[in-house]
Formats: sequence, C-alpha cells, structure tokens
Amino acid sequence: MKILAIANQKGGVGKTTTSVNLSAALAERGKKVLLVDTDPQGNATSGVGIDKNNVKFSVYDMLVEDVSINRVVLPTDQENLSIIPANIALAGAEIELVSAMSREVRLKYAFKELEEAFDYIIIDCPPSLGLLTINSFTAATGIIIPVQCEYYALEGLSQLLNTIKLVQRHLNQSLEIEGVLLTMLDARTNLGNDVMAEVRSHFGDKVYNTIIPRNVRLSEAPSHGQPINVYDARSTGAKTYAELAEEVISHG
Ligand SMILES: Nc1ncnc2c1ncn2[C@@H]1O[C@H](COP(=O)(O)OP(=O)(O)OP(=O)(O)O)[C@@H](O)[C@H]1O
Repeated sequence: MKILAIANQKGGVGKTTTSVNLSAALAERGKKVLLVDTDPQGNATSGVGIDKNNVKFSVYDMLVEDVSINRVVLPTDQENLSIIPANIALAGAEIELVSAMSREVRLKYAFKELEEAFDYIIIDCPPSLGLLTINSFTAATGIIIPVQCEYYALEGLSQLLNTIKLVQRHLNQSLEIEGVLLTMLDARTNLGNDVMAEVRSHFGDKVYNTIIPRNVRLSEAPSHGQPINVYDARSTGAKTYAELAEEVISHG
C-alpha cells in the first residue's frame, strides 16, 4: 500500500484538485483508493460529492476523539473510491493535538487499524506545516508536491523541504519525495518552460513528465461534487490527471 501526502504549505497551488482527481483516476484504473481530507476547508470532501457538514464522523473525530477509522471511512459514488471526510471542526485540531499523547503519530496509528485493504491512500494536506501535515508526513510513504507554474514557484519550498527532513530524521525514516507536479500551466505564456527548467534543476527526475494545464473544467467540477473523470472525461484536465495516475502507478 502506498500512502501519498499531497503537500505544499503555499495556498491555492492545486493540492485539493490533485488529491481528488488523482484519487479518482487511480480508482478508475481499478486501484482501491482511500482519499483522506485533512484540510479544515473540506474541499476534497465536497469535491467527491459528500456533504461535509452532514457526516456522522470526520477525520477530527478520528484524530482527536479516538473514533475508529473503520467508522469514519465513507464510500463515494465512484467505484473503488472511499473517503475520510473533513470539515471546519478540524480547524481546532492543530491546537487540541498539541497537548495530546502521540500527537504526531495519530494518523499513522489510525491507518494501522484499517480493516479494508487499499492500494493507495491519498492525503490532502492543509496549506500549513502544522501538526496535521506532520501527521500526514509521519504516516506517508511518499509526498507529492504540487507546484504552480508561476514566477517564484519555488519560493517557500525550502521550509517544506526542511520539514520533510525533520520528519525523516525523527519520525519516519522511509519518507520520500514521490514526485513534484507542475500545475496550472497557462498555455498562452512561455512561463511554463522557465518554471519547468527551474523546478527540474532543483528536483531532477522527481518532476513528473505530466504537467497539469490550467483548465476551466477542473475548476468547475468541484461545484458539481464530481471528480473531473466523471464531470467531463474528455477535458484536457481529465486526460492529464489520467496520465498522472499512469505515472504514479508506473513508479510502483
Ligand atoms: N489546473 C487547474 N486549472 C484551473 N483551475 C484550477 C486548476 N487547479 C486548481 N484550480 C483551481 O484553483 C483553485 C485552488 O486550487 P486547489 O483548491 O486545488 O488548491 P489548494 O492548494 O488545495 O488550495 P488550499 O491551499 O487553499 O488548500 C481552486 O479554485 C481550483 O478549482
């Protein structure tokens, strides 16, 4: 089982869009996928059609109240795709966890209790490097870093890399950067090439060949509660997330 955290503390770089659509594309390829929403905004939850304010249990209950993970996992409309939902209740967790026992390893321990077998667990991280993200890094086998194609794309990444190093040293030695994903490429500018060269010079072959273009269908899909492969399977957004899924699968 691969556990992939989708993380970048910079906001709005495509973490949730990638979490939802990579999960859905993997599920479409017959992989059993558990999407875990750890962002209090709950956008991954609503993005797969779950009413985030109307769930019995959320990731908050699992991490803070010790509710069993097996009671928190919900099926979605898509075959092979389940979710652990999040909502605004999670906003307090960063503070509540500070004084909790085993505060960095709660997610990892919860995954150990899973009764259902999954091929992939995909974790949508919040735009911060607090305890929720640390829990994800501690539980994960790899991290996918979405980087928006824009000037200063790499700004702030040193903080993220530093956090990864700290977690590797103290909490999870086998944690790896699984891949770096360029997102929101605007075909009308040449910026993509510059950013790609810069990102490649830092991360080498960790950078996925797949680049996600800016695609309006990707931004519309969440308001319909559907991943892009359901909302518009013929869109370039759907095609590129399908390519990404193939790349992720080929990495083993
Ligand atoms: N490839 C794309 N093309 C067009 N719009 C996109 C694309 N990727 C993401 N968006 C839109 O950009 C916004 C930010 O994306 P998203 O929510 O995935 O980023 P995020 O990193 O998860 O944000 P946050 O840091 O707030 O959690 C959303 O409105 C989303 O619909």
